[in-house]
Amino acid sequence: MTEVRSEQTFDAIVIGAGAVGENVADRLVKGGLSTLLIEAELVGGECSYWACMPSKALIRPGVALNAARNLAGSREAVTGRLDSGQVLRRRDSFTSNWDDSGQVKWVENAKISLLRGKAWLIGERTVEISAPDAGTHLAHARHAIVLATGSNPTVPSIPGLAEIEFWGTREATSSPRVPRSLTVIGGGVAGTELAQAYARLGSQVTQLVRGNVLGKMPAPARDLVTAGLRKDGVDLREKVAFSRISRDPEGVRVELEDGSSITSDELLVATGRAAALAELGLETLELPGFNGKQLETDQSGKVTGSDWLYAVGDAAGKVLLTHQGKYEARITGDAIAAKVKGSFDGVAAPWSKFAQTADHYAVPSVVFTDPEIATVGRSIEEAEADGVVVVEVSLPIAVAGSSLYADDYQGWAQLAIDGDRNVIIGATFAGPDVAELLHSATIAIVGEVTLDRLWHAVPAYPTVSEVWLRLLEKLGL
Ligand SMILES: Cc1cc2nc3c(=O)[nH]c(=O)nc-3n(C[C@H](O)[C@H](O)[C@H](O)COP(=O)(O)OP(=O)(O)OC[C@H]3O[C@@H](n4cnc5c(N)ncnc54)[C@H](O)[C@@H]3O)c2cc1C
Ligand SMILES: NC(=O)c1ccc[n+]([C@@H]2O[C@H](COP(=O)([O-])OP(=O)(O)OC[C@H]3O[C@@H](n4cnc5c(N)ncnc54)[C@H](O)[C@@H]3O)[C@@H](O)[C@H]2O)c1
Repeated sequence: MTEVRSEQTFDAIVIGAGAVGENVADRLVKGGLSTLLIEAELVGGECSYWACMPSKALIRPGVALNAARNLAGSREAVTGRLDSGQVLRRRDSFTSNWDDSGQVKWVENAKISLLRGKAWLIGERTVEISAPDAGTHLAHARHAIVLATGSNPTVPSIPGLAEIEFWGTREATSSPRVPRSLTVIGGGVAGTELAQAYARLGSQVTQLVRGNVLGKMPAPARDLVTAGLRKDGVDLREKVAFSRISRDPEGVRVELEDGSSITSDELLVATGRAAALAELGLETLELPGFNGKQLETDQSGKVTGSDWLYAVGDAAGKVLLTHQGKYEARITGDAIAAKVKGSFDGVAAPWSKFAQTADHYAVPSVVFTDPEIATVGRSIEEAEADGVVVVEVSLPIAVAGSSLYADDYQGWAQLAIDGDRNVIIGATFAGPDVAELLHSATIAIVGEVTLDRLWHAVPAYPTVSEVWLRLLEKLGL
Protein backbone atom coordinates (compact mmCIF):
# COMPACT_ATOMS: atom_id res chain seq x y z
CA MET A 1 0.00 0.00 0.00
CA THR A 2 1.28 3.49 -0.86
CA GLU A 3 1.38 6.23 1.76
CA VAL A 4 -2.02 6.89 3.39
CA ARG A 5 -2.57 10.61 2.89
CA SER A 6 -5.82 10.90 4.81
CA GLU A 7 -8.28 8.90 6.87
CA GLN A 8 -11.74 10.37 7.41
CA THR A 9 -15.16 9.29 8.63
CA PHE A 10 -18.46 10.42 7.07
CA ASP A 11 -22.07 9.44 7.69
CA ALA A 12 -22.27 8.15 4.11
CA ILE A 13 -19.98 7.50 1.15
CA VAL A 14 -21.05 7.47 -2.51
CA ILE A 15 -18.73 5.84 -5.07
CA GLY A 16 -19.23 7.36 -8.53
CA ALA A 17 -20.21 10.97 -9.30
CA GLY A 18 -22.32 10.43 -12.41
CA ALA A 19 -25.77 11.99 -12.52
CA VAL A 20 -26.99 9.26 -10.18
CA GLY A 21 -24.18 9.51 -7.62
CA GLU A 22 -24.54 13.30 -7.53
CA ASN A 23 -28.26 12.97 -6.82
CA VAL A 24 -27.96 10.38 -4.09
CA ALA A 25 -25.24 12.46 -2.39
CA ASP A 26 -27.46 15.55 -2.61
CA ARG A 27 -30.40 13.75 -0.96
CA LEU A 28 -28.12 12.37 1.77
CA VAL A 29 -26.80 15.86 2.59
CA LYS A 30 -30.33 17.30 2.49
CA GLY A 31 -31.27 14.51 4.91
CA GLY A 32 -28.63 15.80 7.34
CA LEU A 33 -25.82 13.29 6.64
CA SER A 34 -22.20 14.27 6.02
CA THR A 35 -21.37 12.67 2.67
CA LEU A 36 -18.22 11.88 0.71
CA LEU A 37 -18.57 11.55 -3.09
CA ILE A 38 -15.70 9.81 -4.89
CA GLU A 39 -15.06 10.11 -8.64
CA ALA A 40 -12.35 8.48 -10.77
CA GLU A 41 -12.96 10.47 -13.97
CA LEU A 42 -15.23 13.47 -14.66
CA VAL A 43 -17.82 14.66 -12.15
CA GLY A 44 -21.09 14.28 -14.07
CA GLY A 45 -20.29 10.84 -15.47
CA GLU A 46 -21.24 9.18 -18.74
CA CYS A 47 -24.52 11.01 -19.41
CA SER A 48 -22.99 14.47 -19.33
CA TYR A 49 -19.85 13.82 -21.38
CA TRP A 50 -20.21 10.67 -23.50
CA ALA A 51 -23.86 9.62 -23.63
CA CYS A 52 -27.21 11.45 -23.30
CA MET A 53 -26.06 15.05 -23.73
CA PRO A 54 -23.55 14.79 -26.58
CA SER A 55 -25.60 12.18 -28.46
CA LYS A 56 -28.75 14.28 -28.30
CA ALA A 57 -26.72 17.35 -29.31
CA LEU A 58 -25.54 15.45 -32.40
CA ILE A 59 -29.10 14.36 -33.18
CA ARG A 60 -31.17 17.50 -32.62
CA PRO A 61 -30.01 19.70 -35.57
CA GLY A 62 -30.82 16.90 -38.03
CA VAL A 63 -34.31 16.55 -36.54
CA ALA A 64 -34.93 20.30 -36.82
CA LEU A 65 -33.75 20.31 -40.44
CA ASN A 66 -35.88 17.30 -41.34
CA ALA A 67 -38.93 18.91 -39.69
CA ALA A 68 -38.48 21.99 -41.87
CA ARG A 69 -38.12 19.78 -44.97
CA ASN A 70 -41.40 18.05 -44.12
CA LEU A 71 -43.52 21.19 -44.48
CA ALA A 72 -44.43 22.88 -47.74
CA GLY A 73 -43.38 26.49 -47.37
CA SER A 74 -40.50 25.92 -44.98
CA ARG A 75 -39.12 23.16 -47.23
CA GLU A 76 -38.43 25.73 -49.95
CA ALA A 77 -36.35 27.79 -47.52
CA VAL A 78 -33.99 24.88 -46.78
CA THR A 79 -31.17 25.14 -49.24
CA GLY A 80 -28.32 23.08 -47.80
CA ARG A 81 -27.13 20.21 -45.64
CA LEU A 82 -26.32 20.23 -41.95
CA ASP A 83 -23.20 22.23 -41.10
CA SER A 84 -21.33 19.40 -39.38
CA GLY A 85 -18.65 21.73 -37.95
CA GLN A 86 -21.29 23.83 -36.22
CA VAL A 87 -23.08 20.70 -34.97
CA LEU A 88 -19.85 19.36 -33.45
CA ARG A 89 -19.07 22.74 -31.86
CA ARG A 90 -22.57 22.91 -30.36
CA ARG A 91 -22.07 19.33 -29.07
CA ASP A 92 -18.78 20.46 -27.47
CA SER A 93 -20.58 23.26 -25.65
CA PHE A 94 -23.05 20.75 -24.18
CA THR A 95 -20.14 18.75 -22.76
CA SER A 96 -18.40 21.95 -21.55
CA ASN A 97 -15.47 20.70 -23.65
CA TRP A 98 -15.18 17.76 -21.25
CA ASP A 99 -14.38 20.09 -18.37
CA ASP A 100 -16.26 19.26 -15.16
CA SER A 101 -15.55 22.45 -13.20
CA GLY A 102 -19.21 23.54 -13.46
CA GLN A 103 -20.39 20.28 -11.92
CA VAL A 104 -17.69 20.45 -9.24
CA LYS A 105 -19.06 23.88 -8.29
CA TRP A 106 -22.55 22.38 -8.02
CA VAL A 107 -21.21 19.61 -5.74
CA GLU A 108 -19.48 22.19 -3.52
CA ASN A 109 -22.62 24.35 -3.33
CA ALA A 110 -24.60 21.25 -2.36
CA LYS A 111 -22.19 20.81 0.63
CA ILE A 112 -21.04 17.41 -0.61
CA SER A 113 -17.37 16.50 0.09
CA LEU A 114 -15.64 15.45 -3.13
CA LEU A 115 -12.56 13.26 -3.49
CA ARG A 116 -11.04 12.39 -6.86
CA GLY A 117 -9.72 8.86 -7.28
CA LYS A 118 -10.66 5.25 -7.80
CA ALA A 119 -12.35 3.62 -4.81
CA TRP A 120 -12.92 0.07 -3.69
CA LEU A 121 -14.28 -1.59 -0.57
CA ILE A 122 -11.75 -3.04 1.83
CA GLY A 123 -14.17 -4.15 4.51
CA GLU A 124 -17.39 -3.29 6.23
CA ARG A 125 -18.26 0.42 5.70
CA THR A 126 -14.69 1.20 4.62
CA VAL A 127 -13.21 2.21 1.27
CA GLU A 128 -9.72 2.79 0.04
CA ILE A 129 -9.18 5.43 -2.62
CA SER A 130 -6.23 5.61 -4.96
CA ALA A 131 -5.92 9.31 -5.73
CA PRO A 132 -4.41 10.92 -8.86
CA ASP A 133 -1.49 12.17 -6.71
CA ALA A 134 -0.53 8.46 -6.29
CA GLY A 135 -1.47 8.63 -2.64
CA THR A 136 -3.97 6.44 -0.88
CA HIS A 137 -6.91 7.64 1.22
CA LEU A 138 -9.10 5.74 3.62
CA ALA A 139 -12.72 6.64 4.27
CA HIS A 140 -15.15 5.12 6.76
CA ALA A 141 -18.95 5.40 6.63
CA ARG A 142 -20.93 5.44 9.87
CA HIS A 143 -24.13 4.35 8.15
CA ALA A 144 -24.03 3.57 4.42
CA ILE A 145 -21.96 3.18 1.27
CA VAL A 146 -23.75 3.67 -2.04
CA LEU A 147 -22.40 2.23 -5.29
CA ALA A 148 -23.17 4.55 -8.22
CA THR A 149 -20.38 3.31 -10.45
CA GLY A 150 -22.40 3.18 -13.67
CA SER A 151 -21.90 0.64 -16.44
CA ASN A 152 -19.33 -0.42 -19.03
CA PRO A 153 -19.86 -1.41 -22.67
CA THR A 154 -20.09 -5.12 -23.40
CA VAL A 155 -17.96 -6.11 -26.38
CA PRO A 156 -18.99 -9.10 -28.52
CA SER A 157 -16.50 -11.89 -29.11
CA ILE A 158 -16.28 -11.52 -32.90
CA PRO A 159 -12.95 -12.89 -34.23
CA GLY A 160 -10.45 -10.09 -34.83
CA LEU A 161 -12.34 -7.39 -32.91
CA ALA A 162 -10.12 -7.56 -29.84
CA GLU A 163 -7.04 -6.93 -32.01
CA ILE A 164 -8.15 -3.65 -33.61
CA GLU A 165 -9.04 -0.14 -32.51
CA PHE A 166 -12.71 0.73 -32.86
CA TRP A 167 -15.22 3.23 -31.57
CA GLY A 168 -17.44 2.60 -28.59
CA THR A 169 -20.18 5.09 -27.76
CA ARG A 170 -17.60 7.28 -25.97
CA GLU A 171 -15.60 7.80 -29.16
CA ALA A 172 -18.75 8.22 -31.27
CA THR A 173 -20.24 10.89 -29.02
CA SER A 174 -16.98 12.81 -28.59
CA SER A 175 -15.44 12.51 -32.08
CA PRO A 176 -13.91 15.77 -33.36
CA ARG A 177 -14.71 14.78 -36.95
CA VAL A 178 -17.32 13.03 -39.06
CA PRO A 179 -15.82 9.94 -40.75
CA ARG A 180 -16.47 9.51 -44.47
CA SER A 181 -17.91 6.07 -43.77
CA LEU A 182 -19.01 4.34 -40.57
CA THR A 183 -20.10 0.78 -39.84
CA VAL A 184 -22.28 0.36 -36.77
CA ILE A 185 -22.62 -3.02 -35.05
CA GLY A 186 -25.71 -3.15 -32.83
CA GLY A 187 -29.36 -2.36 -33.37
CA GLY A 188 -30.17 -1.12 -29.88
CA VAL A 189 -30.93 2.43 -28.83
CA ALA A 190 -27.34 3.70 -28.87
CA GLY A 191 -26.35 2.15 -32.22
CA THR A 192 -29.53 3.26 -33.97
CA GLU A 193 -29.52 6.84 -32.67
CA LEU A 194 -25.86 7.28 -33.61
CA ALA A 195 -26.22 5.55 -37.01
CA GLN A 196 -28.85 8.09 -38.01
CA ALA A 197 -27.00 11.04 -36.48
CA TYR A 198 -23.81 10.27 -38.42
CA ALA A 199 -25.71 9.57 -41.65
CA ARG A 200 -27.28 13.02 -41.33
CA LEU A 201 -23.87 14.55 -40.61
CA GLY A 202 -22.59 13.15 -43.90
CA SER A 203 -21.12 9.69 -43.17
CA GLN A 204 -21.94 6.75 -45.39
CA VAL A 205 -23.40 4.52 -42.67
CA THR A 206 -23.92 0.76 -42.69
CA GLN A 207 -25.76 -0.62 -39.65
CA LEU A 208 -25.37 -4.33 -38.95
CA VAL A 209 -27.88 -5.94 -36.61
CA ARG A 210 -27.92 -9.58 -35.56
CA GLY A 211 -31.71 -9.50 -35.06
CA ASN A 212 -34.08 -6.64 -35.86
CA VAL A 213 -33.26 -3.02 -35.30
CA LEU A 214 -34.83 -1.92 -31.95
CA GLY A 215 -35.96 -5.53 -31.67
CA LYS A 216 -37.77 -5.06 -28.33
CA MET A 217 -40.16 -2.44 -29.75
CA PRO A 218 -43.56 -3.27 -31.31
CA ALA A 219 -43.18 -3.97 -35.05
CA PRO A 220 -45.23 -0.97 -36.33
CA ALA A 221 -43.07 1.43 -34.27
CA ARG A 222 -39.89 -0.27 -35.42
CA ASP A 223 -41.01 -0.12 -39.05
CA LEU A 224 -41.40 3.66 -38.86
CA VAL A 225 -37.83 4.05 -37.57
CA THR A 226 -36.49 1.60 -40.16
CA ALA A 227 -38.10 3.69 -42.92
CA GLY A 228 -36.56 6.84 -41.38
CA LEU A 229 -33.08 5.28 -41.29
CA ARG A 230 -33.30 4.11 -44.90
CA LYS A 231 -34.57 7.53 -46.02
CA ASP A 232 -31.43 9.03 -44.47
CA GLY A 233 -29.28 6.64 -46.48
CA VAL A 234 -28.38 4.18 -43.70
CA ASP A 235 -27.62 0.81 -45.29
CA LEU A 236 -29.45 -1.25 -42.68
CA ARG A 237 -28.78 -4.96 -42.72
CA GLU A 238 -30.74 -7.07 -40.25
CA LYS A 239 -30.35 -10.70 -39.13
CA VAL A 240 -26.66 -10.75 -40.00
CA ALA A 241 -24.00 -13.04 -38.50
CA PHE A 242 -20.42 -11.83 -38.09
CA SER A 243 -17.43 -13.94 -39.09
CA ARG A 244 -14.35 -11.68 -38.80
CA ILE A 245 -13.23 -8.09 -38.32
CA SER A 246 -9.87 -6.63 -39.38
CA ARG A 247 -8.28 -3.24 -40.03
CA ASP A 248 -5.84 -2.29 -42.78
CA PRO A 249 -4.89 1.01 -44.47
CA GLU A 250 -8.20 0.91 -46.38
CA GLY A 251 -10.18 0.98 -43.14
CA VAL A 252 -12.10 -1.49 -41.00
CA ARG A 253 -13.42 -4.59 -42.75
CA VAL A 254 -16.37 -6.48 -41.30
CA GLU A 255 -16.93 -9.88 -42.87
CA LEU A 256 -20.33 -11.53 -42.57
CA GLU A 257 -21.18 -15.21 -42.62
CA ASP A 258 -23.07 -14.83 -45.91
CA GLY A 259 -19.70 -14.06 -47.56
CA SER A 260 -20.25 -10.31 -47.94
CA SER A 261 -18.06 -7.67 -46.33
CA ILE A 262 -18.19 -3.95 -45.55
CA THR A 263 -15.16 -1.65 -45.40
CA SER A 264 -15.42 1.74 -43.74
CA ASP A 265 -13.25 4.43 -42.17
CA GLU A 266 -14.58 3.73 -38.68
CA LEU A 267 -16.40 1.01 -36.78
CA LEU A 268 -18.78 1.73 -33.90
CA VAL A 269 -19.63 -1.18 -31.63
CA ALA A 270 -22.73 -0.52 -29.51
CA THR A 271 -23.87 -3.89 -28.23
CA GLY A 272 -25.15 -3.17 -24.75
CA ARG A 273 -23.74 -2.30 -21.33
CA ALA A 274 -23.31 -4.08 -18.00
CA ALA A 275 -23.11 -2.77 -14.43
CA ALA A 276 -19.59 -1.62 -13.49
CA LEU A 277 -18.98 -3.84 -10.45
CA ALA A 278 -15.50 -5.22 -11.12
CA GLU A 279 -12.55 -4.20 -8.93
CA LEU A 280 -14.84 -2.85 -6.21
CA GLY A 281 -13.85 -5.45 -3.64
CA LEU A 282 -17.38 -6.88 -3.62
CA GLU A 283 -16.13 -10.46 -3.61
CA THR A 284 -14.73 -9.90 -0.10
CA LEU A 285 -18.24 -9.22 1.28
CA GLU A 286 -19.66 -12.70 0.59
CA LEU A 287 -23.00 -11.32 -0.60
CA PRO A 288 -25.56 -14.13 -1.05
CA GLY A 289 -26.36 -14.82 -4.72
CA PHE A 290 -23.85 -12.26 -6.07
CA ASN A 291 -22.35 -13.60 -9.30
CA GLY A 292 -19.93 -10.74 -9.96
CA LYS A 293 -22.24 -9.22 -12.59
CA GLN A 294 -25.51 -8.18 -11.00
CA LEU A 295 -26.33 -7.15 -7.44
CA GLU A 296 -29.69 -7.97 -5.92
CA THR A 297 -31.25 -4.88 -4.36
CA ASP A 298 -34.52 -4.30 -2.51
CA GLN A 299 -37.18 -1.64 -3.15
CA SER A 300 -34.99 1.00 -1.44
CA GLY A 301 -31.79 0.05 -3.25
CA LYS A 302 -30.22 -1.89 -0.34
CA VAL A 303 -28.06 -4.81 -1.42
CA THR A 304 -29.34 -8.20 -0.25
CA GLY A 305 -27.20 -9.62 2.56
CA SER A 306 -25.92 -6.25 3.80
CA ASP A 307 -27.43 -3.60 6.07
CA TRP A 308 -25.10 -0.79 4.90
CA LEU A 309 -24.41 -1.32 1.17
CA TYR A 310 -26.68 0.18 -1.51
CA ALA A 311 -26.57 0.34 -5.33
CA VAL A 312 -28.31 2.79 -7.65
CA GLY A 313 -28.46 3.71 -11.34
CA ASP A 314 -26.61 1.67 -13.97
CA ALA A 315 -24.57 0.01 -11.19
CA ALA A 316 -27.78 -1.53 -9.81
CA GLY A 317 -28.44 -2.87 -13.32
CA LYS A 318 -32.23 -2.62 -13.11
CA VAL A 319 -32.85 0.18 -15.62
CA LEU A 320 -29.99 1.76 -17.59
CA LEU A 321 -31.45 5.26 -17.98
CA THR A 322 -30.39 8.53 -16.38
CA HIS A 323 -33.81 9.71 -15.26
CA GLN A 324 -34.65 6.35 -13.68
CA GLY A 325 -31.25 6.17 -11.97
CA LYS A 326 -31.85 9.64 -10.54
CA TYR A 327 -35.28 8.48 -9.30
CA GLU A 328 -33.57 5.54 -7.58
CA ALA A 329 -31.02 7.98 -6.15
CA ARG A 330 -33.71 10.23 -4.63
CA ILE A 331 -35.45 7.26 -3.06
CA THR A 332 -32.30 5.56 -1.78
CA GLY A 333 -30.84 8.79 -0.39
CA ASP A 334 -34.07 9.60 1.44
CA ALA A 335 -34.41 6.02 2.71
CA ILE A 336 -30.88 6.00 4.18
CA ALA A 337 -31.39 9.39 5.86
CA ALA A 338 -34.77 8.33 7.28
CA LYS A 339 -33.30 5.07 8.57
CA VAL A 340 -30.57 7.00 10.39
CA LYS A 341 -33.22 9.29 11.93
CA GLY A 342 -35.28 6.24 12.95
CA SER A 343 -38.32 7.22 10.86
CA PHE A 344 -38.00 4.29 8.42
CA ASP A 345 -37.68 0.65 9.50
CA GLY A 346 -36.17 -0.48 6.19
CA VAL A 347 -39.31 -2.15 4.81
CA ALA A 348 -40.88 0.05 2.11
CA ALA A 349 -44.47 -0.38 0.94
CA PRO A 350 -44.95 -0.16 -2.87
CA TRP A 351 -45.33 3.45 -4.10
CA SER A 352 -44.19 4.80 -0.71
CA LYS A 353 -41.49 7.50 -0.44
CA PHE A 354 -38.82 4.86 0.10
CA ALA A 355 -39.74 2.34 -2.63
CA GLN A 356 -38.50 2.36 -6.25
CA THR A 357 -41.84 0.98 -7.44
CA ALA A 358 -41.82 2.82 -10.79
CA ASP A 359 -38.78 0.75 -11.82
CA HIS A 360 -41.17 -2.12 -12.37
CA TYR A 361 -44.40 -0.42 -13.45
CA ALA A 362 -43.68 2.93 -15.07
CA VAL A 363 -40.27 3.39 -16.71
CA PRO A 364 -40.41 6.02 -19.48
CA SER A 365 -37.87 5.86 -22.28
CA VAL A 366 -37.38 7.62 -25.58
CA VAL A 367 -35.47 6.44 -28.63
CA PHE A 368 -34.30 9.77 -30.06
CA THR A 369 -34.31 8.69 -33.69
CA ASP A 370 -36.37 10.52 -36.29
CA PRO A 371 -39.15 9.47 -36.00
CA GLU A 372 -38.95 8.86 -32.26
CA ILE A 373 -40.28 5.97 -30.22
CA ALA A 374 -41.50 6.81 -26.73
CA THR A 375 -42.58 4.05 -24.36
CA VAL A 376 -43.64 3.80 -20.75
CA GLY A 377 -44.80 1.00 -18.50
CA ARG A 378 -44.98 -2.66 -19.23
CA SER A 379 -45.01 -4.18 -22.70
CA ILE A 380 -47.86 -6.55 -23.45
CA GLU A 381 -45.51 -9.53 -23.05
CA GLU A 382 -44.20 -8.28 -19.69
CA ALA A 383 -47.72 -7.60 -18.36
CA GLU A 384 -48.95 -11.03 -19.46
CA ALA A 385 -45.94 -12.61 -17.75
CA ASP A 386 -47.08 -10.75 -14.58
CA GLY A 387 -50.49 -12.48 -14.94
CA VAL A 388 -52.38 -9.40 -16.19
CA VAL A 389 -55.32 -9.85 -18.58
CA VAL A 390 -54.19 -7.31 -21.19
CA VAL A 391 -56.44 -5.43 -23.60
CA GLU A 392 -54.46 -3.88 -26.47
CA VAL A 393 -55.49 -0.94 -28.59
CA SER A 394 -53.39 0.65 -31.33
CA LEU A 395 -53.80 2.86 -34.37
CA PRO A 396 -51.89 5.14 -36.72
CA ILE A 397 -51.55 8.71 -35.44
CA ALA A 398 -53.79 10.57 -37.87
CA VAL A 399 -55.50 13.55 -36.23
CA ALA A 400 -55.87 17.21 -37.13
CA GLY A 401 -52.89 18.04 -34.90
CA SER A 402 -50.59 15.56 -36.63
CA SER A 403 -51.59 16.63 -40.16
CA LEU A 404 -50.79 20.23 -39.27
CA TYR A 405 -47.55 19.25 -37.52
CA ALA A 406 -45.94 17.75 -40.64
CA ASP A 407 -47.01 17.04 -44.21
CA ASP A 408 -47.56 13.28 -44.52
CA TYR A 409 -47.10 12.75 -40.73
CA GLN A 410 -46.54 9.03 -40.09
CA GLY A 411 -47.08 7.86 -36.54
CA TRP A 412 -48.44 4.98 -34.46
CA ALA A 413 -49.77 4.68 -30.92
CA GLN A 414 -50.56 1.76 -28.66
CA LEU A 415 -52.03 1.39 -25.18
CA ALA A 416 -51.91 -1.72 -23.01
CA ILE A 417 -54.83 -1.86 -20.57
CA ASP A 418 -55.28 -3.97 -17.46
CA GLY A 419 -58.68 -5.40 -18.39
CA ASP A 420 -59.66 -6.17 -14.78
CA ARG A 421 -58.74 -2.78 -13.28
CA ASN A 422 -59.61 -0.69 -16.37
CA VAL A 423 -56.34 1.28 -16.15
CA ILE A 424 -53.46 1.85 -18.58
CA ILE A 425 -50.34 -0.16 -17.80
CA GLY A 426 -48.26 0.57 -20.91
CA ALA A 427 -48.09 3.02 -23.79
CA THR A 428 -46.01 3.40 -26.95
CA PHE A 429 -45.96 6.35 -29.31
CA ALA A 430 -43.94 6.42 -32.53
CA GLY A 431 -43.65 9.43 -34.82
CA PRO A 432 -42.00 12.84 -35.14
CA ASP A 433 -41.48 14.52 -31.74
CA VAL A 434 -43.71 12.07 -29.82
CA ALA A 435 -41.32 12.23 -26.83
CA GLU A 436 -43.33 15.14 -25.46
CA LEU A 437 -46.52 13.00 -25.46
CA LEU A 438 -44.97 10.52 -23.10
CA HIS A 439 -45.38 12.14 -19.71
CA SER A 440 -49.17 12.18 -20.07
CA ALA A 441 -49.07 8.37 -20.25
CA THR A 442 -46.59 8.14 -17.36
CA ILE A 443 -48.95 10.17 -15.18
CA ALA A 444 -51.94 8.03 -16.20
CA ILE A 445 -50.03 4.84 -15.31
CA VAL A 446 -48.58 6.04 -12.00
CA GLY A 447 -51.89 7.64 -11.01
CA GLU A 448 -53.82 4.49 -12.02
CA VAL A 449 -56.38 6.72 -13.68
CA THR A 450 -59.35 4.65 -14.87
CA LEU A 451 -60.36 4.85 -18.51
CA ASP A 452 -63.78 6.23 -17.45
CA ARG A 453 -62.02 9.15 -15.80
CA LEU A 454 -59.50 9.55 -18.65
CA TRP A 455 -62.48 10.10 -20.93
CA HIS A 456 -62.75 13.51 -19.24
CA ALA A 457 -59.09 14.41 -20.01
CA VAL A 458 -59.77 16.37 -23.19
CA PRO A 459 -56.78 16.87 -25.54
CA ALA A 460 -56.47 20.41 -26.89
CA TYR A 461 -57.36 20.93 -30.54
CA PRO A 462 -55.44 20.70 -32.84
CA THR A 463 -52.58 18.81 -31.13
CA VAL A 464 -51.01 15.41 -31.69
CA SER A 465 -52.39 14.49 -28.23
CA GLU A 466 -55.80 14.04 -29.87
CA VAL A 467 -54.57 10.51 -30.51
CA TRP A 468 -55.54 9.84 -26.88
CA LEU A 469 -59.17 10.50 -27.78
CA ARG A 470 -59.01 8.21 -30.83
CA LEU A 471 -57.50 5.42 -28.70
CA LEU A 472 -60.24 5.73 -26.06
CA GLU A 473 -62.92 5.80 -28.77
CA LYS A 474 -61.43 2.64 -30.27
CA LEU A 475 -61.73 1.05 -26.81
CA GLY A 476 -65.47 1.74 -26.97
CA LEU A 477 -65.76 4.87 -24.86
C1 LIG B 1 -24.66 6.68 -26.15
C2 LIG B 1 -25.58 6.70 -24.97
C3 LIG B 1 -26.67 7.55 -24.96
C4 LIG B 1 -27.54 7.56 -23.87
N1 LIG B 1 -28.62 8.39 -23.92
C5 LIG B 1 -29.47 8.42 -22.88
C6 LIG B 1 -30.60 9.29 -22.90
O1 LIG B 1 -30.84 10.01 -23.86
N2 LIG B 1 -31.42 9.29 -21.83
C7 LIG B 1 -31.19 8.48 -20.74
O2 LIG B 1 -31.99 8.53 -19.80
N3 LIG B 1 -30.13 7.64 -20.69
C8 LIG B 1 -29.27 7.60 -21.73
N4 LIG B 1 -28.18 6.77 -21.68
C9 LIG B 1 -27.93 6.00 -20.45
C10 LIG B 1 -27.24 6.89 -19.40
O3 LIG B 1 -26.05 7.43 -19.93
C11 LIG B 1 -26.92 6.10 -18.14
O4 LIG B 1 -28.09 5.45 -17.69
C12 LIG B 1 -26.41 7.02 -17.05
O5 LIG B 1 -25.22 7.67 -17.44
C13 LIG B 1 -26.18 6.25 -15.75
O6 LIG B 1 -25.74 7.15 -14.76
P1 LIG B 1 -24.89 6.60 -13.52
O7 LIG B 1 -24.62 7.81 -12.68
O8 LIG B 1 -25.54 5.42 -12.93
O9 LIG B 1 -23.53 6.09 -14.17
P2 LIG B 1 -22.36 6.90 -14.91
O10 LIG B 1 -22.87 8.11 -15.59
O11 LIG B 1 -21.63 5.88 -15.71
O12 LIG B 1 -21.45 7.39 -13.70
C14 LIG B 1 -20.69 6.50 -12.93
C15 LIG B 1 -19.47 7.22 -12.44
O13 LIG B 1 -18.79 6.39 -11.51
C16 LIG B 1 -17.40 6.55 -11.69
N5 LIG B 1 -16.75 5.37 -11.14
C17 LIG B 1 -16.90 4.08 -11.54
N6 LIG B 1 -16.18 3.26 -10.76
C18 LIG B 1 -15.56 4.05 -9.84
C19 LIG B 1 -14.68 3.77 -8.77
N7 LIG B 1 -14.29 2.53 -8.47
N8 LIG B 1 -14.23 4.81 -8.03
C20 LIG B 1 -14.61 6.10 -8.32
N9 LIG B 1 -15.44 6.40 -9.33
C21 LIG B 1 -15.92 5.39 -10.08
C22 LIG B 1 -17.24 6.70 -13.20
O14 LIG B 1 -16.02 7.33 -13.53
C23 LIG B 1 -18.48 7.52 -13.55
O15 LIG B 1 -18.20 8.90 -13.59
C24 LIG B 1 -27.30 6.72 -22.76
C25 LIG B 1 -26.20 5.85 -22.76
C26 LIG B 1 -25.35 5.83 -23.85
C27 LIG B 1 -24.18 4.89 -23.83
N1 LIG C 1 -32.31 7.39 -25.68
C1 LIG C 1 -31.90 6.70 -24.63
O1 LIG C 1 -32.50 6.73 -23.57
C2 LIG C 1 -30.66 5.86 -24.75
C3 LIG C 1 -29.80 6.02 -25.82
C4 LIG C 1 -28.69 5.19 -25.90
C5 LIG C 1 -28.42 4.28 -24.90
N2 LIG C 1 -29.28 4.18 -23.87
C6 LIG C 1 -29.05 3.19 -22.78
O2 LIG C 1 -27.76 2.65 -22.92
C7 LIG C 1 -27.81 1.24 -22.85
C8 LIG C 1 -26.86 0.69 -23.88
O3 LIG C 1 -27.35 0.93 -25.21
P1 LIG C 1 -27.08 -0.13 -26.35
O4 LIG C 1 -27.79 0.30 -27.59
O5 LIG C 1 -25.62 -0.39 -26.40
O6 LIG C 1 -27.74 -1.44 -25.76
P2 LIG C 1 -29.08 -2.20 -26.15
O7 LIG C 1 -29.22 -3.28 -25.16
O8 LIG C 1 -30.20 -1.24 -26.34
O9 LIG C 1 -28.80 -2.83 -27.58
C9 LIG C 1 -27.77 -3.75 -27.78
C10 LIG C 1 -27.77 -4.19 -29.27
O10 LIG C 1 -26.60 -4.95 -29.50
C11 LIG C 1 -26.96 -6.20 -30.06
N3 LIG C 1 -25.99 -7.21 -29.58
C12 LIG C 1 -25.80 -7.61 -28.31
N4 LIG C 1 -24.83 -8.54 -28.27
C13 LIG C 1 -24.40 -8.70 -29.56
C14 LIG C 1 -23.42 -9.54 -30.17
N5 LIG C 1 -22.71 -10.40 -29.45
N6 LIG C 1 -23.25 -9.45 -31.50
C15 LIG C 1 -23.99 -8.59 -32.24
N7 LIG C 1 -24.94 -7.78 -31.72
C16 LIG C 1 -25.13 -7.85 -30.40
C17 LIG C 1 -28.36 -6.47 -29.56
O11 LIG C 1 -29.01 -7.40 -30.39
C18 LIG C 1 -28.95 -5.05 -29.64
O12 LIG C 1 -29.34 -4.75 -30.96
C19 LIG C 1 -29.23 0.84 -23.10
O13 LIG C 1 -29.60 -0.14 -22.17
C20 LIG C 1 -30.05 2.08 -22.92
O14 LIG C 1 -30.79 2.00 -21.73
C21 LIG C 1 -30.38 4.94 -23.77
